[in-house]
Amino acid sequence: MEAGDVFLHLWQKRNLESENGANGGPGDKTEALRFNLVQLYYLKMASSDIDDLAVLSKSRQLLQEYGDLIDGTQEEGGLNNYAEPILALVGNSKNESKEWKCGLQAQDVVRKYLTSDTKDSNPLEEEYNKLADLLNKAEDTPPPPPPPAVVESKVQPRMRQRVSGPQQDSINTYPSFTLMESDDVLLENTEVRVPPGIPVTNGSRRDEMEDWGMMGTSGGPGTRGRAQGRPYPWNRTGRGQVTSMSTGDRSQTTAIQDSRSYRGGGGSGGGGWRGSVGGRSGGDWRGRSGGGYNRNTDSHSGYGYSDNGWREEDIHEIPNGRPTTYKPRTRGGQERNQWSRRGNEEEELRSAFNTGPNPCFKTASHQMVLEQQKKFGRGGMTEAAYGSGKRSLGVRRSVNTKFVPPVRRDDEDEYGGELMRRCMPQASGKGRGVDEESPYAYLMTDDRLKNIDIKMVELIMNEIMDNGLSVTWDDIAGLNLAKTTIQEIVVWPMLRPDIFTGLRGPPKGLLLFGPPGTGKTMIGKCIAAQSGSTFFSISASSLTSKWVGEGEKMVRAMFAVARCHQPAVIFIDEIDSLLTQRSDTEHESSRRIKTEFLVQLDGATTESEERLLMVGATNRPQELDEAARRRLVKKLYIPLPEEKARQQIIDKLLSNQSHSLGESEVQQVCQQTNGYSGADMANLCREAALGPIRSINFADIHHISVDQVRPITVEDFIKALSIIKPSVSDRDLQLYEDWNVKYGISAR
Ligand SMILES: Nc1ncnc2c1ncn2[C@@H]1O[C@H](COP(=O)(O)OP(=O)(O)OP(=O)(O)O)[C@@H](O)[C@H]1O
Repeated sequence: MEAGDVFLHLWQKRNLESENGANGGPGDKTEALRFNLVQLYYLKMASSDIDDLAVLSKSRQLLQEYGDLIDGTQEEGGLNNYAEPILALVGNSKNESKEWKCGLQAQDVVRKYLTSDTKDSNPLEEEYNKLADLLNKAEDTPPPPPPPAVVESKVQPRMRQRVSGPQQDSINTYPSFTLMESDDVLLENTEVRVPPGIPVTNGSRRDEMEDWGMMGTSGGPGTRGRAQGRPYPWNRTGRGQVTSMSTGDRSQTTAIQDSRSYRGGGGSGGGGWRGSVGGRSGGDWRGRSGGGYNRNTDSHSGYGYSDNGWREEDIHEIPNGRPTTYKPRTRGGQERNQWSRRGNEEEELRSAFNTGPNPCFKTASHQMVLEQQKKFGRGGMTEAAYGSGKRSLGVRRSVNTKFVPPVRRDDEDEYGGELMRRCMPQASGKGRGVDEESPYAYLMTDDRLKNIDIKMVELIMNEIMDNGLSVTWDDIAGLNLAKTTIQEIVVWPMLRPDIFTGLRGPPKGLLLFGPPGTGKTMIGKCIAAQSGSTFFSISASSLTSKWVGEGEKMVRAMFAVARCHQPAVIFIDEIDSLLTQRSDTEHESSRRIKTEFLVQLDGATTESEERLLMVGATNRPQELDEAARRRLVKKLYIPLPEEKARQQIIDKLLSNQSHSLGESEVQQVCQQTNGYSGADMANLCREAALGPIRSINFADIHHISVDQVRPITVEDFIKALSIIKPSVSDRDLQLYEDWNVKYGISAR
C-alpha cells in the first residue's frame, strides 16, 4: 500500500467518526436515521391514531436519506467511501458486498486535503511538516547503545510505528504523515509500503505531540466525565469544543469527540476525535495520564488528536520480527526519537522497511487472511470473518445492536457447533476429511451425496423411523379404501418393483388429508412397518433453519439421502406448514425451501425407476400450494371413523382391560359417538377406564390390589361421554368433504 492509500484510510476513518458540524458524520447520521425508522415503527405500533399515510411517507423519506447516505458517491456522503477496512474483511466472503467498491481515490483525497492552493494555512500540512522536521533531526542523532535487557510489554503488543517522509508535494510523497497509535486499528488492516527514502520511526511521542498540539485542544466543560455507550447526535452529552480546520479551499468544522472517550477531563476537555478509539480499546488506553487525554493546554487549531497513550516502557516489534525497544525522548529533548534494538543497527531497520515489493511488515488483516488460508485452503475466509458478532439468547435487538448476518458460520450449527465439530473436523481446522467417528461417514463415499454437508446427512439419518414398528393394517380401524389404495401404490410397488414399471409405475407423492385424529400418522407408521422401505419421518421443523439458505440445502439433503436408501418413503406430517401457498409477502427463505421441495418432487429430478415415495399428511389441504397439490398425485381422504370403525377401536382398546360391556352396550356407546374421531374415541375409552379408579376410596388407593379394581362398565362410558366431546366441527367436516370431492381419489 502506498503512502497515499494510508492517508486515504486515515481520512476515511476520521471522517466516518468525526462530526461534521451539527449533523454528525455519516456513520452517526446513518445510525440516527436507523434509530428514527425504528422509533417511527414503534410509535405506529403503539398508537393506532397515527395516520398510516403519514408514517408511510415519513418512512419513505427516511429510507431515501438512508439510501443516499449508504450509496452516495460524494466524498463525505456515501458510507461506501469509508468501507475499505470492512471490505478487506468481507472481501473473501461470498457476499454481495464483494461488488461494493469505495468511490474515493487516494490521490484525490491527498490532493484535496494535503496540498493547499490557498493562502490559508493547512493544519494537516503544518502538522506533517513539523513531524518531518522532527524526524529529520532525529536522523542526525547517533544511535544510543543497546539497552541491557528487554522488558516485556504488558500492554500493547501490537506494532506501533510512525512513518514520515520529506516535505514534497507529489501524491505518494506528500509532506509527511503520521500513523498515530490510535490508528492501530487501521494499521492492522493495512499493509504499509513506505517509499524508499522515507525515514521510519517508532515509539511513543507523547510530549512531541503536545508540542505539535496533537493532543487535543481545550474542550468545553461538557468533556468532563465519561459517558457509557455510543450516544446519538441529538443526545450526546458533554460534547467537546468544536474547532475549525481549514483544509485548502474548504473549511471543515470538526466537532471534538463526545465525552464517551474521556475520563475526567477537567476544564480542558478536548482530546480530539481519536479519543473514541481509546474509548473502545478499553482500560489500557484510558486515564494513564491521570487527567485522561486532556493534558494539552495548547489551543492549537486543527485536529485535536488524542494522546496516543504509548507507554515509555512499551516494547515494539520491528517490522522484520525482531524485538526492539523505543526509548522516548525526555523532556530535555536529548534522547528524542531514538531506537534501540538488540544487535542491529538502525540502518538495517530502515532497509527492512524499504524492501519494496516484499515488505516484511504484515498487517493483522493480512495475517488473518493467511491464517484463514492455512485453515481452509485458498478459499480463504468464510462467513466466520463476516458474522463474528457475538450471539446472545433472548436479547432483543436494539438500534445499537451489532448487525449479525443470518448466514451460518462454518463452525456453527443449530447445536452450537457440536455436531459440526463432530462431523466436520475441517471446520475446526483439523483437516478436510470426514470424521471417521461419524456413524454416517460410510455414506459420504456415495456420489449422490458429494455436494451434501455431512452434518445434514446426519440430521436426516436421525429422522429415519425404526422399521421394527409394530403397527399393522389391522390396528387401523375402518379406512378400508385408504388401506387398499395405499397397499396398491406403496406396498406392492416397493415389494415388486419389476411389475410396477412404466404405466404401472407408482406415483411419487401421496397426500393423506382429513380431520385431526383420524389415523393419518398411524397410516404413516404402518407404511413404515409394512412396506419394507426405509421410512423417513420428517417434521417441518427439522427442515427449517434459522440460517438463510440452510432450509433448502436440508431439503436437498433429505432427498439425496433417501435416494441412497431406496426403497424409501419420506413421510411429512403437517405438510401444510412447509408447502403453503406461495405469496408475495412471505419470506424469501421459506419460498426457497418450497421451490426446492417442488423441484425435488418433480419428475425432472426424480428418475422413474427410483423407488421413492413422498407421503404428506395434513389437516388443512386447502392451504397447500397448487404446485405441491399437483405433485402429490394421490390425495386420500382419511375421514372420521364410521360406527363400525368406532366399534373396532373400542373393542381393540378394551381388549386388554377388564370390562363388563357386552356387544350391544358397545354398540350403544358407538351410536352416541357419531362425529368422534379415532383420537376422540381413544380419549373416551381412557376417560371411561378411569371410572373404576374414581370409585375407589382415597384411603384405599395405597393398598388395593389390581384385581380388586372393578371392571369398566357402560355407565363409565356414559359418564365419559359427557366429558369427551367430538373435536371436529360440522363446518370443518364439510370443508374436507368438499375438498375431497374436488381433488380426492376416494370420491370415485
Ligand atoms: N382409524 C383408527 N384406528 C385406530 N385408532 C385410531 C384411528 N384413528 C385414530 N386413532 C387413534 O387416534 C390417535 C391419533 O391418531 P393419528 O395421530 O394417526 O391421527 P392424525 O390423523 O395423524 O391426527 P393429526 O392430523 O392431528 O396429526 C392414534 O394414536 C389412535 O389411538
